[in-house]
Amino acid sequence: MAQHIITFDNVQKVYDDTVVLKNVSFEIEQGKFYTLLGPSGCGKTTILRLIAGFIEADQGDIRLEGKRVNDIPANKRKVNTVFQDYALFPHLNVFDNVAFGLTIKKMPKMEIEKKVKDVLRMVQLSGFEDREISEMSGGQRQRVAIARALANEPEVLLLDEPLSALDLKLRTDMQYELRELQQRLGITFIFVTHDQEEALAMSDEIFVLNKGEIIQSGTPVDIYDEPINRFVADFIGESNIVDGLMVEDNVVQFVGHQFECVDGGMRPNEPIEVMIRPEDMSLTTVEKGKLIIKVDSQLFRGVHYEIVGYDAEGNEWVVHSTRKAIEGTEVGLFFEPEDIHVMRFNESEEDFDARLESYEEEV
Ligand SMILES: Nc1ncnc2c1ncn2[C@@H]1O[C@H](COP(=O)(O)OP(=O)(O)OP(=O)(O)O)[C@@H](O)[C@H]1O
Repeated sequence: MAQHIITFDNVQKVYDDTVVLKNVSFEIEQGKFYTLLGPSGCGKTTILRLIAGFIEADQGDIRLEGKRVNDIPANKRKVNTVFQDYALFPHLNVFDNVAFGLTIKKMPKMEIEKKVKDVLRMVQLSGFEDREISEMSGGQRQRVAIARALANEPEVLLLDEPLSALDLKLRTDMQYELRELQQRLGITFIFVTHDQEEALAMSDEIFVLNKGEIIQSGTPVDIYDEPINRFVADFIGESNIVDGLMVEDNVVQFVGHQFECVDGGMRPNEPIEVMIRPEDMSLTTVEKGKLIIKVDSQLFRGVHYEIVGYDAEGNEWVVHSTRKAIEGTEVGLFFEPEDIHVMRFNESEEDFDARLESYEEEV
């Protein structure tokens, strides 16, 4: 079995009587791009700080390459952090910023020069050695910060919202660059963001957090297609969510109608929530529609129209369509059985995975 580079086993962190991480457990494999995603204050930075060794866990075990490191100081861990503000020294040039840690470690001068040259090449900043930090753009500063971290040859690079200060265009460019860099170097990246699009675009694995707990973990596609509850569905992408009943396996009822679906493994007539993504529905005539809505408003979004309407029960539906609709008229909505996602109330990730596995074996 491949060894995990980082393991958290029931880790808890308390600040001033408030539990900010509740028994968090996860495993990180070497060489992958992980993202901690969640709203402000959910505990993302706290997890990074615990991995880096800047703070101590109140309970639980933290392991790096199988070895318990709870009591190992930050400078003895093969982990480096790139902070949101990059924490560069404004009075030093690019070379001295990147060389900083190596100088402190008293590495011989020739070796430092070679190392700095190597890491600047990796982040495509060769020739910028003598530039002052104040003369660098936001994206370039970020690359200097990454180069400085890489100079220490970390096995894990922790990145705490490193793109949040950049404008949208540069941010998108840097997303590609960071992903490409991670794949080229094969180092484990743990990236913190509250931006779901960024997480979906960059990660091999995403951990979705809320209130100090990991709510769901998986690949971007898994999490987008099979959110385990309303929180994840709402946080990752846009979604329409209505109450319903799981009549029996493959039959769900909502808005007064029964529909074929692909879910199962629940109690007959169990109350559930139903989620359908706006882009999975298309507009059709009232006669052909599986649901009927009255169009309330529409916005042109460039690639599609965003149409908002209400069904007979007053539920709001958002639909992305390349066709226009007419406000005030009734239209039909069409969707396939696999576009209906059924979510149980209060289902844990473990129970969700176990149910999916046993149900898929049955069918
Ligand atoms: N040193 C501290 N003392 C007291 N409370 C703290 C301290 N550091 C963090 N917290 C609290 O712990 C919780 C988690 O904080 P954390 O910084 O991990 O959140 P986050 O998910 O990274 O948020 P953001 O996206 O806003 O950076 C928050 O409620 C925060 O107020």
